[in-house]
Amino acid sequence: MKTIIEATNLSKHYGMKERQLALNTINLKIETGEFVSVMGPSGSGKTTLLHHLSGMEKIMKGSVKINGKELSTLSEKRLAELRLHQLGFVFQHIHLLKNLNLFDNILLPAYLAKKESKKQIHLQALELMEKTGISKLANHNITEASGGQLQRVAICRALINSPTILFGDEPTGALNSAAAENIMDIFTMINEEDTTIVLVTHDSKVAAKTERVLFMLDGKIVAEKYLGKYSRGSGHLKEREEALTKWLKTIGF
Ligand SMILES: Nc1ncnc2c1ncn2[C@@H]1O[C@H](COP(=O)(O)OP(=O)(O)OP(=O)(O)O)[C@@H](O)[C@H]1O
Repeated sequence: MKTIIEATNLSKHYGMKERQLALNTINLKIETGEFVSVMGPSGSGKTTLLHHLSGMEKIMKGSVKINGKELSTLSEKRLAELRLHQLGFVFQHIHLLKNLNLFDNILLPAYLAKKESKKQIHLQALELMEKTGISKLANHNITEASGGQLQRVAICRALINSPTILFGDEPTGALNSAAAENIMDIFTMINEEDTTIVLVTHDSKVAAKTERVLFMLDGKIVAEKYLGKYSRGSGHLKEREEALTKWLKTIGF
């Protein structure tokens, strides 16, 4: 296994409140192909951690390396290139462009990356839409799709440049439980294809489908639970959920 993300003594405070750390000396290694979730109470630093691991926020203290590359040494331009070519992002609130149909929304990052021919990009987008079960919606605009369908569009868009790491911040947070389950199945499938995934979630049902669960409190990772890989339809989900709930109780959550 190769380490793909490494945070060392990572700390962050907002504004002048140096004593109130949003991240407090985080040390973390994530291996290629892992599926990691981050849980913890509101304000514990989950989103801040995700933003630092994904190069979205400037590193104030400590270090983050992606594939051995120290993010703080990269210029804004190089960082933007890294995000565009190697990282994918899915958020709770889906930021799609209103004036583009769903297909064009998916294509946009590929046009920006200019890596493949137009034909290749179109084929790839169609393949992703097929895989995520939304191929019939290509010409629809964003007002003609459900929240779950739009989240699948956002996942296709995040994957169009074949990122090596996919970051999700509460990607199922605004969805009903059936749609959330469907999105988690898609994440599982993507992870089976070796994309490393890191996602923040409040939902233990979501975390139960991930391989390793980190628990944050006051800017620190205070505990972690290794659940192992989940395979769709394996029938072990109930046991995983129970094991996770029990563990969360023992750490007082
Ligand atoms: N832009 C900001 N300016 C000032 N303080 C911030 C900012 N972003 C986060 N914080 C503070 O940093 C701490 C961690 O916030 P963060 O959003 O990372 O927590 P979280 O665990 O993701 O919370 P939630 O589950 O509610 O989304 C909190 O105390 C928060 O108030």
